[in-house]
Amino acid sequence: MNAEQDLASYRTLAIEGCDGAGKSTLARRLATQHGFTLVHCPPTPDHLELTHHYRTLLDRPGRLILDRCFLSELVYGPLFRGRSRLTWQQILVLAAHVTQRDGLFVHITATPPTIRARLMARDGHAPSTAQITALTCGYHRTFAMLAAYAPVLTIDTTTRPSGPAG
Ligand SMILES: Nc1ncnc2c1ncn2[C@@H]1O[C@H](COP(=O)(O)OP(=O)(O)O)[C@@H](O)[C@H]1O
Ligand SMILES: Cc1cn([C@H]2C[C@H](O)[C@@H](COP(=O)(O)OP(=O)(O)O)O2)c(=O)[nH]c1=O
Repeated sequence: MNAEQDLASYRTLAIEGCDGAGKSTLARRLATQHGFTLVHCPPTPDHLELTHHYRTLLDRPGRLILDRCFLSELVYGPLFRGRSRLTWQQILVLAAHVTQRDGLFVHITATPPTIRARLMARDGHAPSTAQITALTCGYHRTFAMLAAYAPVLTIDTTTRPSGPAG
Protein backbone atom coordinates (compact mmCIF):
# COMPACT_ATOMS: atom_id res chain seq x y z
CA MET A 1 0.00 0.00 0.00
CA ASN A 2 1.39 3.39 -0.95
CA ALA A 3 0.76 5.14 2.37
CA GLU A 4 2.73 2.40 4.14
CA GLN A 5 5.59 2.66 1.66
CA ASP A 6 5.69 6.37 2.46
CA LEU A 7 5.74 5.65 6.19
CA ALA A 8 8.60 3.22 5.67
CA SER A 9 10.79 6.02 4.32
CA TYR A 10 11.01 7.69 7.77
CA ARG A 11 13.52 6.78 10.44
CA THR A 12 11.06 7.40 13.26
CA LEU A 13 7.30 6.91 13.45
CA ALA A 14 5.37 8.06 16.51
CA ILE A 15 1.97 6.38 16.24
CA GLU A 16 -0.83 7.78 18.38
CA GLY A 17 -4.58 7.63 18.72
CA CYS A 18 -7.47 6.34 20.77
CA ASP A 19 -7.30 2.83 22.20
CA GLY A 20 -8.78 0.52 19.53
CA ALA A 21 -8.12 2.80 16.57
CA GLY A 22 -5.59 0.33 15.13
CA LYS A 23 -2.16 1.60 16.25
CA SER A 24 -0.62 -1.70 17.29
CA THR A 25 -1.88 -3.53 14.21
CA LEU A 26 -0.22 -0.98 11.93
CA ALA A 27 2.91 -0.71 14.10
CA ARG A 28 3.49 -4.49 14.14
CA ARG A 29 3.00 -4.75 10.38
CA LEU A 30 5.41 -1.90 9.66
CA ALA A 31 8.00 -3.30 12.05
CA THR A 32 7.82 -6.76 10.48
CA GLN A 33 7.81 -5.61 6.88
CA HIS A 34 10.26 -2.71 7.10
CA GLY A 35 12.65 -3.60 9.92
CA PHE A 36 11.76 -0.96 12.50
CA THR A 37 12.41 -1.58 16.18
CA LEU A 38 8.98 -1.46 17.81
CA VAL A 39 8.60 0.12 21.24
CA HIS A 40 5.21 0.05 22.89
CA CYS A 41 4.83 2.89 25.38
CA PRO A 42 2.34 1.83 28.05
CA PRO A 43 0.89 4.21 30.66
CA THR A 44 3.80 5.57 32.67
CA PRO A 45 3.97 5.41 36.49
CA ASP A 46 3.81 8.69 38.42
CA HIS A 47 7.40 8.63 39.68
CA LEU A 48 8.83 8.52 36.16
CA GLU A 49 10.38 11.71 34.81
CA LEU A 50 8.50 11.77 31.54
CA THR A 51 10.67 14.02 29.40
CA HIS A 52 13.79 12.05 30.38
CA HIS A 53 11.98 8.76 29.72
CA TYR A 54 10.99 9.74 26.17
CA ARG A 55 14.32 11.45 25.44
CA THR A 56 16.08 8.19 26.35
CA LEU A 57 13.78 6.23 24.04
CA LEU A 58 14.47 8.62 21.18
CA ASP A 59 18.23 8.36 21.76
CA ARG A 60 18.14 4.70 20.75
CA PRO A 61 19.96 3.94 17.51
CA GLY A 62 18.28 2.73 14.35
CA ARG A 63 14.80 2.90 12.91
CA LEU A 64 12.14 3.22 15.54
CA ILE A 65 8.38 2.99 15.85
CA LEU A 66 6.78 4.27 19.04
CA ASP A 67 3.39 2.64 19.55
CA ARG A 68 1.99 5.50 21.66
CA CYS A 69 4.22 8.24 22.94
CA PHE A 70 4.12 11.43 25.04
CA LEU A 71 0.98 12.63 23.21
CA SER A 72 -1.13 10.05 25.13
CA GLU A 73 -0.46 12.09 28.24
CA LEU A 74 -2.06 15.20 26.71
CA VAL A 75 -5.28 13.36 25.84
CA TYR A 76 -5.71 10.65 28.51
CA GLY A 77 -4.26 12.80 31.31
CA PRO A 78 -6.93 15.55 31.38
CA LEU A 79 -9.79 13.14 30.68
CA PHE A 80 -8.90 10.34 33.11
CA ARG A 81 -6.51 11.85 35.66
CA GLY A 82 -7.58 15.47 35.79
CA ARG A 83 -4.45 16.91 34.17
CA SER A 84 -1.57 16.27 31.83
CA ARG A 85 1.79 15.78 33.54
CA LEU A 86 3.46 17.32 30.48
CA THR A 87 2.98 20.91 29.33
CA TRP A 88 2.69 21.88 25.67
CA GLN A 89 6.13 23.44 25.97
CA GLN A 90 7.59 20.08 27.05
CA ILE A 91 5.62 18.28 24.35
CA LEU A 92 7.04 20.56 21.67
CA VAL A 93 10.61 19.97 22.84
CA LEU A 94 10.02 16.21 22.61
CA ALA A 95 8.29 16.63 19.24
CA ALA A 96 11.37 18.45 17.96
CA HIS A 97 13.46 15.39 18.91
CA VAL A 98 11.14 13.20 16.87
CA THR A 99 11.42 15.56 13.89
CA GLN A 100 15.22 15.75 14.20
CA ARG A 101 15.29 11.98 14.17
CA ASP A 102 13.69 12.11 10.71
CA GLY A 103 10.35 11.47 12.31
CA LEU A 104 6.67 11.57 11.46
CA PHE A 105 3.71 11.63 13.83
CA VAL A 106 1.01 9.22 12.67
CA HIS A 107 -2.49 9.93 13.92
CA ILE A 108 -4.62 6.79 13.77
CA THR A 109 -8.32 7.37 14.06
CA ALA A 110 -11.70 5.79 13.27
CA THR A 111 -15.32 6.62 14.03
CA PRO A 112 -16.29 6.11 17.70
CA PRO A 113 -18.82 3.31 16.94
CA THR A 114 -16.15 1.49 14.93
CA ILE A 115 -13.62 1.85 17.75
CA ARG A 116 -16.16 0.68 20.31
CA ALA A 117 -17.06 -2.41 18.26
CA ARG A 118 -13.38 -3.28 17.85
CA LEU A 119 -12.68 -2.91 21.57
CA MET A 120 -15.67 -5.09 22.42
CA ALA A 121 -14.41 -7.74 19.99
CA ARG A 122 -10.81 -7.47 21.25
CA ASP A 123 -11.29 -7.00 25.00
CA GLY A 124 -14.91 -7.95 25.75
CA HIS A 125 -15.49 -4.47 27.20
CA ALA A 126 -15.14 -0.88 26.03
CA PRO A 127 -15.72 2.69 27.19
CA SER A 128 -19.02 4.32 26.18
CA THR A 129 -19.33 5.87 22.73
CA ALA A 130 -19.39 9.28 24.47
CA GLN A 131 -16.06 8.56 26.21
CA ILE A 132 -14.53 7.34 22.97
CA THR A 133 -15.81 10.48 21.24
CA ALA A 134 -14.12 12.62 23.91
CA LEU A 135 -10.85 10.77 23.26
CA THR A 136 -11.01 11.00 19.46
CA CYS A 137 -11.88 14.71 19.72
CA GLY A 138 -8.97 15.18 22.13
CA TYR A 139 -6.65 13.57 19.60
CA HIS A 140 -8.02 15.68 16.74
CA ARG A 141 -7.39 18.87 18.75
CA THR A 142 -3.93 17.71 19.81
CA PHE A 143 -2.84 16.80 16.29
CA ALA A 144 -4.27 20.04 14.86
CA MET A 145 -2.02 21.95 17.30
CA LEU A 146 0.99 19.71 16.75
CA ALA A 147 0.76 19.99 12.96
CA ALA A 148 1.90 23.61 13.22
CA TYR A 149 5.25 22.37 14.59
CA ALA A 150 5.88 18.85 13.30
CA PRO A 151 4.93 16.61 10.37
CA VAL A 152 1.68 14.76 10.98
CA LEU A 153 -0.12 12.16 8.88
CA THR A 154 -3.67 11.14 9.78
CA ILE A 155 -4.94 7.69 8.83
CA ASP A 156 -8.62 6.88 9.31
CA THR A 157 -8.88 3.09 9.62
CA THR A 158 -12.71 3.00 9.64
CA THR A 159 -12.87 1.51 6.17
CA ARG A 160 -9.25 0.56 5.81
CA PRO A 161 -8.60 -3.17 5.56
CA SER A 162 -6.13 -4.49 8.13
CA GLY A 163 -4.73 -7.41 6.12
CA PRO A 164 -1.08 -7.85 5.17
CA ALA A 165 -1.55 -5.93 1.93
CA GLY A 166 -2.66 -2.95 4.00
N1 LIG B 1 -7.47 -1.16 9.78
C1 LIG B 1 -8.26 -1.96 10.51
N2 LIG B 1 -9.42 -2.41 10.02
C2 LIG B 1 -10.21 -3.21 10.76
N3 LIG B 1 -9.91 -3.66 12.00
C3 LIG B 1 -8.75 -3.25 12.52
C4 LIG B 1 -7.87 -2.37 11.83
N4 LIG B 1 -6.79 -2.12 12.60
C5 LIG B 1 -7.00 -2.80 13.75
N5 LIG B 1 -8.16 -3.48 13.70
C6 LIG B 1 -8.71 -4.33 14.76
O1 LIG B 1 -9.15 -3.43 15.79
C7 LIG B 1 -8.74 -3.91 17.08
C8 LIG B 1 -7.87 -2.84 17.74
O2 LIG B 1 -6.66 -2.74 17.02
P1 LIG B 1 -5.30 -2.44 17.77
O3 LIG B 1 -4.23 -2.42 16.70
O4 LIG B 1 -5.13 -3.36 18.92
O5 LIG B 1 -5.60 -0.95 18.27
P2 LIG B 1 -4.81 -0.02 19.29
O6 LIG B 1 -3.38 -0.46 19.29
O7 LIG B 1 -4.99 1.34 18.69
O8 LIG B 1 -5.51 -0.20 20.61
C9 LIG B 1 -8.01 -5.21 16.87
O9 LIG B 1 -8.88 -6.27 17.19
C10 LIG B 1 -7.63 -5.20 15.38
O10 LIG B 1 -7.69 -6.50 14.84
C1 LIG C 1 0.63 5.86 27.24
C2 LIG C 1 -0.62 6.16 28.02
C3 LIG C 1 -1.76 5.38 27.89
N1 LIG C 1 -2.86 5.64 28.62
C4 LIG C 1 -4.05 4.78 28.48
C5 LIG C 1 -4.49 4.56 27.07
C6 LIG C 1 -5.16 3.23 27.08
O1 LIG C 1 -6.56 3.35 27.33
C7 LIG C 1 -4.54 2.51 28.25
C8 LIG C 1 -3.68 1.35 27.84
O2 LIG C 1 -2.78 1.80 26.86
P1 LIG C 1 -1.97 0.74 26.02
O3 LIG C 1 -1.37 -0.28 26.92
O4 LIG C 1 -1.06 1.50 25.13
O5 LIG C 1 -3.10 -0.01 25.19
P2 LIG C 1 -3.39 -0.04 23.63
O6 LIG C 1 -2.17 -0.53 22.92
O7 LIG C 1 -4.52 -1.01 23.50
O8 LIG C 1 -3.79 1.34 23.21
O9 LIG C 1 -3.79 3.49 28.98
C9 LIG C 1 -2.87 6.68 29.51
O10 LIG C 1 -3.88 6.91 30.20
N2 LIG C 1 -1.78 7.48 29.64
C10 LIG C 1 -0.65 7.26 28.93
O11 LIG C 1 0.34 8.04 29.06
